[in-house]
Amino acid sequence: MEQTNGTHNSSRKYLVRVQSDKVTYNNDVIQADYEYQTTRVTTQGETIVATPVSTNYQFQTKRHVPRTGLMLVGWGGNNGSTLTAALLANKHHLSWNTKEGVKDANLFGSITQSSTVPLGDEVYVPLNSLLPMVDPCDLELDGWDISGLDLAGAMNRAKVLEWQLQQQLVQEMSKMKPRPAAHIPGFVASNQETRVDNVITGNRQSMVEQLRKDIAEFKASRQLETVIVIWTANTERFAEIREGVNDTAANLLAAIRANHSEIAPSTLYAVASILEGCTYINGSPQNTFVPGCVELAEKHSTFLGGDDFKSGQTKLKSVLVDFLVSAGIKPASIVSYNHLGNNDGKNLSDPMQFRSKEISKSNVVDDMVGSNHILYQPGEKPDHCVVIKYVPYVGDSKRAMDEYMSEIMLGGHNTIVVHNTCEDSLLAAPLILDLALVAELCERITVAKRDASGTSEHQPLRSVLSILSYMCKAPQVPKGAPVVNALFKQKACIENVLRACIGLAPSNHMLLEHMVRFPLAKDAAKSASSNGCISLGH
Ligand SMILES: NC(=O)c1ccc[n+]([C@@H]2O[C@H](COP(=O)([O-])OP(=O)(O)OC[C@H]3O[C@@H](n4cnc5c(N)ncnc54)[C@H](O)[C@@H]3O)[C@@H](O)[C@H]2O)c1
Ligand SMILES: O=P([O-])([O-])O[C@@H]1[C@@H](O)[C@H](O)[C@@H](O)[C@H](O)[C@@H]1O
Repeated sequence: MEQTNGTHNSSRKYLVRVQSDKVTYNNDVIQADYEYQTTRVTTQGETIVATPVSTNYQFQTKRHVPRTGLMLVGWGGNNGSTLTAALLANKHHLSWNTKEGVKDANLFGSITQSSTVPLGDEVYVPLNSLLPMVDPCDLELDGWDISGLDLAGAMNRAKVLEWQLQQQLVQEMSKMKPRPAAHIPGFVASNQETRVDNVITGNRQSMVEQLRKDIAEFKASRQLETVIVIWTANTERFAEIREGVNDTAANLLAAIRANHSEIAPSTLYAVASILEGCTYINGSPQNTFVPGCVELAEKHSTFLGGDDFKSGQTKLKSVLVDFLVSAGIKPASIVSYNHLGNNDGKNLSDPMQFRSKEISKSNVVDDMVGSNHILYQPGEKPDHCVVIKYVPYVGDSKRAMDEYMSEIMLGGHNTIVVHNTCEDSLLAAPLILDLALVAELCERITVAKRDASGTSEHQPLRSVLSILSYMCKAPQVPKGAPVVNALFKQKACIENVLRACIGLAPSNHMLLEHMVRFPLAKDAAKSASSNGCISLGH
């Protein structure tokens, strides 16, 4: 492993270096020749035929980590202010007293900062040691909010963080002020109107133009090389998909110029980001990415990702249902209730906004249920009920209660009941960070195809970043790609794509070397550590 200069919560950061004739590290890129192995499945009468298919790619990942800006839509919200505080607390290595003793800043809940991956020989390394990634504390932050309250006030309003921590951040965060927002009444709940005191005036076209100026000004003033825009504002109602309005890129731009009433604020931010060459990620469940928006991103070769941060109750559901179904146990009834008292909960107390969330929270089991035709007849699904209630007193401390009732052998039943309480924003903030950092890494990856005729021109990844699915309840995927919600398949996707970028085969957990009577290939290096973890000098 190479040592690099880490700037936060550890004096040193390490990077894995692969020794292989298929991987080269030059000044500009890490280049890896990679054999991608899949299986084509066809049927011949009663026979299912599986044919191994091997495709040769070449990955290149730029080694230079750019000065990166993150612009949050809804910066003054619970998630936005909490993420801002978390990054500053880590940057300044803050500690604070609580009734349970002294707490130190960390980034738990972020897979890029706090998770490890198996490298080989049962040695685990930090996920962010596989490829050069942005150091969170180097991120420049900015954003918009319909509420003009500065970030210190927003942090106080959110009531998420201990007072002793807040006090250490007030001076720096009070200087951070959200930019005037693109707001059109009728998309978020009407109960949000009391917050509105910081908006761009004018029609949809002038809003897009102002948002573009904001992005360009932020980028220039901080000497940034790339900017990523993430929506962590309130959940909007779904927009109707209308032919001639938002079905193509040209129609969408024309509809914005015509100030068409069905174009949502979130789509205005997305269009502005695309036109400024920026990645745009949707952390809420509304259908921001109308077909015209996706087409516009593809035309401009920018990235999109989303929808709806997968932070708590749904994240656990995408593990539990995967466990049950893959164990041959049949979930028959899933009831997910939660209540919370933050502003997000207030916004969701309106039926139109709740409907957006209900959809994203309900579809999360479809892939797992659809994978097992032994348990489920075609089209058969478990009963699935989602309830969200707004209870102001509990604030950001979301209380989730779930009941999973499954059919087991010989008419038996297994009922699993879960009670899950958490500060909602402390689970979502690290996801926002991971979305930004993985998306930024994707901006530096290109792929070429290798065959007998040579190596093709290198191309960026497809515009819709399905690799971000792990962080999302309702993953956006490229046209024709399957939607995967099972959490550990989603995590494996991220790990194995990063492994492919450095020429390593996917983790397969077979441990075949311990099953067969033949030793590994002669050049297998001796295990780097006896206990499975390399000490990274933290
Ligand atoms: N665990 C979580 O917190 C979690 C999980 C999944 C999804 N989400 C989603 O993330 C979003 C934010 O959650 P939160 O708890 O921070 O909510 P919040 O209400 O505290 O913050 C949202 C912010 O967006 C601002 N806003 C509303 N419309 C805007 C616009 N058009 N432009 C700019 N700003 C606007 C509001 O003033 C508010 O400050 C919500 O949509 C929520 O559903 C949150
Ligand atoms: O991620 P998750 O815990 O399943 O879902 C959460 C909901 O339960 C909660 O009511 C809502 O306010 C959050 O935005 C989040 O969507």
